[in-house]
Amino acid sequence: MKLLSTFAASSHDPAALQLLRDADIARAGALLAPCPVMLAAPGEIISAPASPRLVIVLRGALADATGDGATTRILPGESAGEQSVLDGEADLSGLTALEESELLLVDADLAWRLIEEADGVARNLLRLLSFRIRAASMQLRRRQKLGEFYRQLSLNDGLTGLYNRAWLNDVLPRLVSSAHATRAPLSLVMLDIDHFKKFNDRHGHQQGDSALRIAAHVLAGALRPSDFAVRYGGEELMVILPDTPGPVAAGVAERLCERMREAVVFDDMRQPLPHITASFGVASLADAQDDHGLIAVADGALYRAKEAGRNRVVVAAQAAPA
Ligand SMILES: Nc1nc2c(ncn2[C@@H]2O[C@H](COP(=O)(O)OP(=O)(O)OP(=O)(O)O)[C@@H](O)[C@H]2O)c(=O)[nH]1
Repeated sequence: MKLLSTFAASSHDPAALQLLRDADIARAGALLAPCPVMLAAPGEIISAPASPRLVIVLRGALADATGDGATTRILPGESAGEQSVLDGEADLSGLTALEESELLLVDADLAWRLIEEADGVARNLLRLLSFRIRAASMQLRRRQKLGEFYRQLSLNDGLTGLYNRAWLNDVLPRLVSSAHATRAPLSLVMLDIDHFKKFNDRHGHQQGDSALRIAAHVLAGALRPSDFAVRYGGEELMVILPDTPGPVAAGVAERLCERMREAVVFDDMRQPLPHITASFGVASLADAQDDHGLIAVADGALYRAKEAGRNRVVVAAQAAPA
């Protein structure tokens, strides 16, 4: 940056500065008179000095990068560095001249004298900081919403909208621990669409996808809000039933099996094979069993349902309590 003159020797009007709006201009002007006015070239980085200072734009524009990719423009009359003056901490903002700019530099001691001696400056500063805090918390809320959106996206299966494996790996161990800790029952139903390869071969992959979506819809529509439906992989789905003992889970699986059989896959009923069926394996958490053990037992029951002819529910024998 190149020194142009002092503020007093420049043609800039103190009344145009945001910090001095409706303030004691005479006193503020006198205090600012010896401050340097610097010329910044386009693209020039306004490096942070060792001691805090205010940077007031008199002409041109600065970009203030907050460090997370967001930038704000600082236009004539506006300033940067207020917070570092107030708390004495290093200024973390990254200021860059967007065009040739004239800047008024006010060191921290003088900024404090302005606050103390020129009526109205403290009020303007408080307004400015309140505006900045509001803008920052709005940005934070927006980012939190976006973060939540992406988090949801990463935990849900794109095709069916059910929870995915990543969700299962995160949540099931916690549900199992909590069930052990509270001695509440926890049941799990594994289900697999029958002859799905044949279905795909006959009707095409897109109809297969649509059948999977319908199967997911059947699950989502038949469960309590406290239950969870998961796409375990491929055409294999899972239902987690907290606070549900084995016999009740068996009833839920029977209901799901029936609804699956009745679900209309094609709106056009002239199409052959308009229905899908699924096989179900039901298991309930046994003492000292972990999430892998519970899944393995449900999977074993599902295998037996397939072996026994499909389109049915098999309930795993409950392990004897330890
Ligand atoms: N359309 C579609 N097909 C899928 C998807 N994921 C897995 N599949 C298909 O599901 C079929 C599963 O076939 P298999 O494991 O042989 O089982 P199956 O034909 O259902 O036979 P059983 O389970 O024994 O009744 C495969 O053809 C996979 O390609 C998917 O996202 N969309």
